[in-house]
Formats: sequence, structure tokens, C-alpha cells
Amino acid sequence: MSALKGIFGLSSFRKNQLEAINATLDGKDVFVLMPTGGGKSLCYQLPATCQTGKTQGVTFVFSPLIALISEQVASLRSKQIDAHNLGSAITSTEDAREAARRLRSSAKPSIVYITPEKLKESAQVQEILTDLYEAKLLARFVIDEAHVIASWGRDFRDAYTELNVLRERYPDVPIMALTATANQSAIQDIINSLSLRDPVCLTQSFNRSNLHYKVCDKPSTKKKSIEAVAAYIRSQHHNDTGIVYCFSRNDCEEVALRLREDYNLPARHYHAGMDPKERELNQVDWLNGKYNIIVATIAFGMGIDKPDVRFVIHHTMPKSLDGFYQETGRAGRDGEAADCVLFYAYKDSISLRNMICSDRDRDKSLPPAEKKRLQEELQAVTRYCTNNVDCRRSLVLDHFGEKFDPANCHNSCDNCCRGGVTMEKDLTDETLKIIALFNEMSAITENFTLNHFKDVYRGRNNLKIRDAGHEKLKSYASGAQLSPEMTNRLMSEITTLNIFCIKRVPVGKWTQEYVQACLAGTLRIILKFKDEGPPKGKAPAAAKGRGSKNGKQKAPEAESFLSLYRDDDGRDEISDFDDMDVSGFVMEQPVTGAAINEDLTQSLFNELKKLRDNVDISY
Ligand SMILES: Nc1ncnc2c1ncn2[C@@H]1O[C@H](COP(=O)(O)OP(=O)(O)OP(=O)(O)O)[C@@H](O)[C@H]1O
Repeated sequence: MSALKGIFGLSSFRKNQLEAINATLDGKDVFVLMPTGGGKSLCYQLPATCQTGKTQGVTFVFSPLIALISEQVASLRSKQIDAHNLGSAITSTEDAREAARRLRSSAKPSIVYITPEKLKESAQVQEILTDLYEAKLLARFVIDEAHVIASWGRDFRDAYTELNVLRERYPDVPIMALTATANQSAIQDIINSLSLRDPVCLTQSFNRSNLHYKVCDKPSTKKKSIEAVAAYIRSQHHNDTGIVYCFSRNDCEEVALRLREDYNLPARHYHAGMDPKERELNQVDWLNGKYNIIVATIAFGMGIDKPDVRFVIHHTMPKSLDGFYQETGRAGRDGEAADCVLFYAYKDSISLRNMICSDRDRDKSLPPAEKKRLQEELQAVTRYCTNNVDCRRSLVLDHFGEKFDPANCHNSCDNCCRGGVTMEKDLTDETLKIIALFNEMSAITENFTLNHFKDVYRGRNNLKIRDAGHEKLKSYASGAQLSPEMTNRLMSEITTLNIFCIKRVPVGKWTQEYVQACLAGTLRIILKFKDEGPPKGKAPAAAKGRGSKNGKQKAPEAESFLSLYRDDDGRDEISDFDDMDVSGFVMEQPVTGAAINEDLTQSLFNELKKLRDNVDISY
């Protein structure tokens, strides 16, 4: 307790911190699962300052990012804690050399940070550890961001999985593993991989009760979408600190510039492609409050610990719910209310999907299993965005295997705030009709837009339909009884399920979007809708009023989902996700409508009919 106050300047422990500290001081292995911003660092930083534990000496912390390490070391040194950075495999800084010298001297540091790669590749580090072990001067090993051990694909870090050598080579040293993102099977993988012995498992809800979630329709042009972001910030968070996440580097720069120049908002950009000095300056200026708003790619995230972030806006949807949780996890770390607003556009999910499938930006193709995993992650986040019924909190937590009672949301997400009675509708028959219509249309027309397809399905009668002779088709108007909202939700679901996909073809400055068939599924299509009643609560604006002049909530200017297809030719600005910050994806050539064998389609159809009662997938 005296260290908590005297060194860290804190008055009380948060949930599970004291238990973790006592367990490691008692020489036990510990697994800690705490939500983002929960205070994991203290669980090992405080014991590192104690010389009363069962094991004495240096605490070694394995951390994935050198930037994160530098910040932690600087923050500990500012508290007069003897912390050092032993560095990464690729850097050999003066700091790292000094750390090695100190570890060999009699004045050993309390806590040393290192990347797993450095341990794997440096004979010198291995030698130092062996010497310390023999002298009984290793207090504990700490594996921060331990979910990396259980991650695969792009997040895979060979050296993380090889941390099992710690238990093999230094069996008497207690290990603590910490993470904010792991479901039950990942937890087990971590425990097995590190050979933790009868670990004290301290897990708690992933729920961040002070974060308020909302999804808004993203306007179809960049200008309008930036206007919507600016309107939201000005009306809800004027003068507040926040982060705007964009997918591409170009977007970051443009959004920050427009916010500054057109809306007089103090914004700067941050992405991995910037000059490192300028990037660091923008980060430091934001941390110090010189600018309130940072417009960033996901390069800005893990380890960002500014307590008073009052809003996180996704100008582009994230690629996964894990990413969404991590990124929104930067908000409200002081425990005060904060808003997480995601601007969703169907076209963004199509662009991201095309990227996952694209060979661009990659030297070699991703293995099919990896591509599939990325697509599934995107499907999950797309469903989160299009679901306007279920509690957002429960949707996010369900992703981590946690059951959350929406009654405990207390109207702090947009869906819980909406009134009305939830109804479930089995739309399997409608899906069959859509597939039938698609087959009839693609037999006489090579390319058609989703907008046009919807018009035919809903039985509209315009010149374009008559010119193509689509009003004469057997399945014309087969969806006439569905509301526009249901039609949109259903079309989105069909695309999410890969029954249809959208082919985007650049035509000069524009992109044409055409519907294509991918595969016919054997699924039941059940969607929930809300029978709108009076709203149950105000739309979440958790930190609403803070700095807002009149406290009135002005809804962000947003267009409806339908408006994305208002231009009948499916025209849209060409996405400039080409400069995204993540590396690579592989493109699967979509099957064209014309290429689909009719017999095959018919048999898939029959299968769908046959199996529909056996498979029940509800969303
Ligand atoms: N007992 C406490 N009382 C008050 N504030 C605390 C306490 N413990 C930690 N904090 C503060 O909470 C913030 C988040 O802590 P920390 O960076 O350790 O989170 P984390 O769990 O590592 O989160 P993430 O996984 O998102 O990085 C920090 O600003 C820290 O100072």
C-alpha cells in the first residue's frame, strides 16, 4: 500500500490488482485478464519495486513493441523506478548496452523490458539470464500482451510462442501473463504454451461500462463523411480530447486537414508512413494537449495511455471486433464516461473485403485459411455494424465468449436506447427468391448494380428496368412486400454470408459496383427487426455536454444506408485504401454470374430448401 501511494501516487487498488501482486510476490504463476485500461501494468510494476517477495531480484517484462517499451520505461523512471530497456532484436541502443552493463554489475535494475525476439536471438541476453538465475536474482518473468502467444496469421510472432523456454531453462522463476483480449481457448493456449504451474487466474468482465457505443450511417462521399465527423465533434465534444481512426494513411492526412481547415478543429494526423520525427511530434503534442484530436491509423493504439480521451470515432469501420475493442479501449481510461462512435458504410465493408482477397501489397499470397479467418473477422464486425437491434455491449462481449445481460447496459448504446419490440423474421424464403431473381437477371444481363437489383426485387417500374426487360422476369417484384429497411438488411446479410458479392470495377474516376453470385448457402436467414416504439433513452453521448456550448445533441449528418445506392449506376469515389497501414491481402477471383452453372445453382437451391430446417443460424 505504501508503494501504491508513495511511488505510483494512487490511492486504492482496482479490481484484481492486489490479488495479482500478492500472488506473484508469493512466488506463484499468475494469469491476468483485464479489460483495456484496467490497470495491468501496476500488477507487475509494483512488485518489481518490492524486495519482500519469495523471489528477489530483477523483474523481466516481455513486451511486443519497442515504442511501448520506451514509453513504459520513461514513465517508470519519472517515478524514480530503476527501469531499463534491453531493446529489440534489431536495435542495439546505448540504452540497451547500459541495461546489459547494469545487469552484470552489482547495482542491478529493478525492472527490465525486452522484446521476445531479443531473448530468442541474443546469446548475450541468454547468458545474462542464466547468470542471474544461478545467483537467484530473477524475481519474475512477465509476459505482457500475452494473447500474441495464441494469435496466428498476421499477428503471429514466432518468438512469442518460443517463450516456453523460460520455464524450461529457469524453472524456479514465477511467471505472470497478462492480456486484455483472450477467450477461454486462448487463455488455455497461453497457460499451456508458457507451462504455467497451477496459475492463479484473475479474470474479469471485458465490459467497459464507462464507454458508450453507437453506430452511425456514414455518408456516401468523403466530404460529407468528414462533415459528419466534424458535426459530431463540435456538437458533442467541443474542446475534448479524442481519436479519429481511419483505415488509410491518405484518409488520415485528409481528414485531419479538413477538420483543421474547414471546421477549425485542432486535429493532427498519425500513421506508420510518416517521417518518424513528425509522427513523434504529433503524438507528443496530442499527449500534452497541444492538439485535442489525433486522426490515426491502427498504428496508433496499443500502449496509448492518455487518461482523458473522451471520444473514439471510427471514420472507417475496423477490420475485426478485436481491433474495435483495442481501439475503443483507448477511450475513458480515467474511468469517466466516453463515447465510441463508428461510422459505417456498406461500401467500406466491400472495400475491406476486396482487400482481404487482393494480392496487392503482398509479396506472396496468404494461405487460404488465413484469408478465411480475416474474412470471418470482417463478417463479425460487419454484423456488429448492421445490427440495429441487439445491445452493442453484448455483441462485443459475446465475441470474447462473455455472456452479458443487456439489462446491465443501462441504455448506454444506441440499440438499447431505441424503443420498440424486437421481432425475429425467418427470411429464408425471401433469400431463395432473391437467388432465383439473380439467376433470371444474370441469364439476360451481364452486369447490374445492387441498386438496380433491389429495384427489380421490390417491383419498381423505371426506364432502366423496362429497357433491360427485367419487369418481364418471373421473379420480378418477388420482394414487393418487404420494407426498404428489411430489403437492405437482407441484401447486406446475403453479401456478408458470401452468397452474393459486389464486384467493384474502376471506370475512369468512378467505380461501378455490380452484384455477383459467390455461392448459394444452406442456411436459414433469420434477422431481428425492431418494431419502432417510443425511444427508451437518449442516444448515447456519454460525455455529452462536456465542452458542448448548449449541451444539445445534434445528430451527426448521416445518410441512410439506402442512399449509398441512390446513384443508380453504383458510382462512388474510388476508395483509396491502397495505402493502408496493414500489410497485404489476397484477392479471390469472384465467380461471375454468367459463369455459374445453372444446374449447379438449381441443385444448391434444392439443397438450401432441403437443409433449411436442419441448420439454424440466427443473427
Ligand atoms: N489503482 C489504480 N487507480 C487509479 N488509476 C489506475 C490504477 N491502476 C492503473 N491506473 C491507471 O489506469 C490507466 C490504465 O492502466 P494501464 O496502462 O496499466 O492499463 P492496461 O490494463 O495495460 O490497458 P491496455 O491493455 O489498454 O493497455 C493508467 O493511466 C493508470 O495510471
